[in-house]
Amino acid sequence: MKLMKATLTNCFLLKIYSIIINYLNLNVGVVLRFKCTSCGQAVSVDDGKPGEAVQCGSCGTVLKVPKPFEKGYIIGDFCVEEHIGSGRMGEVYKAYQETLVRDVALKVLDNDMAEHSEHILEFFKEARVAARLNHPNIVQAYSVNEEGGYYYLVVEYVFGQNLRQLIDDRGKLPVNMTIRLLSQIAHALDYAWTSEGLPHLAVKPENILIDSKAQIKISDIGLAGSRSRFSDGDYKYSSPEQILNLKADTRADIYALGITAYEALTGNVPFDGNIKDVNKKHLEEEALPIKELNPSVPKDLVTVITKMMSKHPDDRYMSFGDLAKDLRLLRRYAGDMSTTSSFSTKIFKTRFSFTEKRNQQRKKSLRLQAFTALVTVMLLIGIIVFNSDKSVDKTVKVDKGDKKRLAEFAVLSQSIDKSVSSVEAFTLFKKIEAFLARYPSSPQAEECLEWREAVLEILIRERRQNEFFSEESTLAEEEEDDLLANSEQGFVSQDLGELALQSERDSMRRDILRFYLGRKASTELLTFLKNSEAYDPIWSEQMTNIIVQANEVRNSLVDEDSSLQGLLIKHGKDEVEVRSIKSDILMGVVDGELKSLSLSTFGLKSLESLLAISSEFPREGALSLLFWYRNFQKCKLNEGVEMSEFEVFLVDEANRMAKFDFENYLNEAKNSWQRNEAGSARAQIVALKKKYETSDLYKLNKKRVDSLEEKIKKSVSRRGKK
Ligand SMILES: Nc1ncnc2c1ncn2[C@@H]1O[C@H](COP(=O)(O)OP(=O)(O)OP(=O)(O)O)[C@@H](O)[C@H]1O
Repeated sequence: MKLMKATLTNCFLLKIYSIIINYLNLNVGVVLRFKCTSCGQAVSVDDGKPGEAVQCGSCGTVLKVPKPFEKGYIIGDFCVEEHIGSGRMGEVYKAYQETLVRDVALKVLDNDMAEHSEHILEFFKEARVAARLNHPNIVQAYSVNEEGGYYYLVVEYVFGQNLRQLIDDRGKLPVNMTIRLLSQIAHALDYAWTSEGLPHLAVKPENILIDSKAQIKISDIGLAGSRSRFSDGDYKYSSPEQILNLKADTRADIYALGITAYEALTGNVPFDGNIKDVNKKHLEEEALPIKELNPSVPKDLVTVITKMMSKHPDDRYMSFGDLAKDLRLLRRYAGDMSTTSSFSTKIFKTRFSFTEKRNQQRKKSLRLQAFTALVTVMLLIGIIVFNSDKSVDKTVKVDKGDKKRLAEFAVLSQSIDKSVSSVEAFTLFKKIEAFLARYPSSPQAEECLEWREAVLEILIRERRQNEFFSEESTLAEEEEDDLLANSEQGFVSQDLGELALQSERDSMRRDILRFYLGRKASTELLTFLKNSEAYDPIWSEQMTNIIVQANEVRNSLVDEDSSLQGLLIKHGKDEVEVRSIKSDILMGVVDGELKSLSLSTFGLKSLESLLAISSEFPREGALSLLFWYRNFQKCKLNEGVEMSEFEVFLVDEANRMAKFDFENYLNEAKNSWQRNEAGSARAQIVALKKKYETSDLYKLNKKRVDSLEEKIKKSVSRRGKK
């Protein structure tokens, strides 16, 4: 009885939902639309039958009415271009959204699924939650709708291939590529879990997409419920707790990603066979050691993957955040990732379990602070006693340098566990750096390195840098809209031009340019500068020289990174384009004067590892540049440049990017509202608030957010009345 009641309620809800959707969508059912193959205009036919001949109202061409989802078929705002694949939930098409001028992937639910109201309800509910996620490594969900009895989900189209295809093509993936992949997925799933409490529950190579810039994107996140209604999931990647029907959380995804990494590195899944055998193996058997199948995998990476694949969730990483931290350490400290590197071994002995140690360390830090304070007090007492009692044995006199060091360390350790804002974190970061530079081999250096890591994490992961975005927005709303309507590239160049002109130091200017040459902005920047009132011929000449040198480097690049090369060529990029993509990346680190440097100078093995660094933090691009900069510093090749000034610039850049991101949300919300998609508009506002509500950026723009929110509310209530 209860079940019947629930089903009836669901049906009723679905009915209401359909009525609303049908109301919003006037074309439902009767009108069939498609694109004229001759003039490109949309053709509408009432009760059109596939194959039937009709005339285009615009150009008069006689056309054949296409079958649903054939090329040219229009649903909602989307025109189908081609079929790209099938999944358990239905068919996937590449389509084009005319109004927003973008490619999309259209996922259409299978008829069988669409017949069950509770499936549909779940599908809508989950799609809405998924649309709230906004992360560079997650395939963005754009909208969900129904038309003519077809239920569909529209998501970002990823031009590239999935990991399954890549593994099938290449057998085993290179270590660096696998780590990059793991890092990006870990960041994405950490974000989904911490911000929405969403596990993926179907992590597998088919759901990991790699775009043409080698950026990794995970798809189908948030659709766990809908998916599990349609089938049992992919058993080769199922965690023991899923097999046992126990409650599964983010750690089940860690397991599945471990299996995926194992497969990427060895070319084989650890447990193969029929579902019954594989389930048994997941529960009882240990996988064949990775090194037996691929001896080139570094030992530390094997440790990480083995931990991910632990049978019991408690033995795995507790979160993707922890996994990401270890991967970062792995990449940063494992040097060239060689299997026997003593460097790697040494570092990992002391630092690898850092994330695990961190929690204990935090607990200890109060004790540590007390201890350090005690040391300082004792030191001071010692000094007083020493000064007042000349009979004290002079051999125990504390060295002057040591005294200073201990005092500085005490000050540092006291500020380290405070809940720091980004401004404080940044100051702290610089203090730690200064300490390390002054006392590189002191006993406290190790601790400082770990603190530096932690502070950097605050800056990067919690994006607290947004809090001190203080630039008053002087542009009127329309002007800002215009700016945003320009390409990001134009926006960046113009901004940068201004920055460069304002900058007083040549080295700063060079740095700005160096990091942006890679964005193909140099020519635009030069034009902008030449047309600018504040045109500075010396600066312009310098820049021209750098561009000339940059081109020389570009032309002399040897294409030795065959893996990246292969990947890009596979995606239809020709040799010339591949060369320019790679040199664009290189130009991010090599400035005109240092053109003979190779990547190994920066401690990076290949362009892939460079890519890994740059793509891991796309939003915090400026901060990832900081890492590159650190590599410069290590090589002592840029002594003429003042770190502090440059760091401030980088953080400013991060803030500027945050503003851009903020505006994007607002814009998306506005677009959705204009398209009458109040739900999606509201979701953008909710996401915006979640990210920025406590920031100065939000306070500065609150009026704009409020006014848009008000408009959205009004349109919802207006619709409700109708
Ligand atoms: N956003 C996208 N951009 C480009 N291709 C995509 C996108 N989403 C899916 N695809 C491709 O479409 C195909 C089917 O994808 P879909 O997600 O429906 O199924 P699947 O991941 O293969 O299996 P499952 O249904 O078990 O998740 C895959 O080959 C996938 O690579």
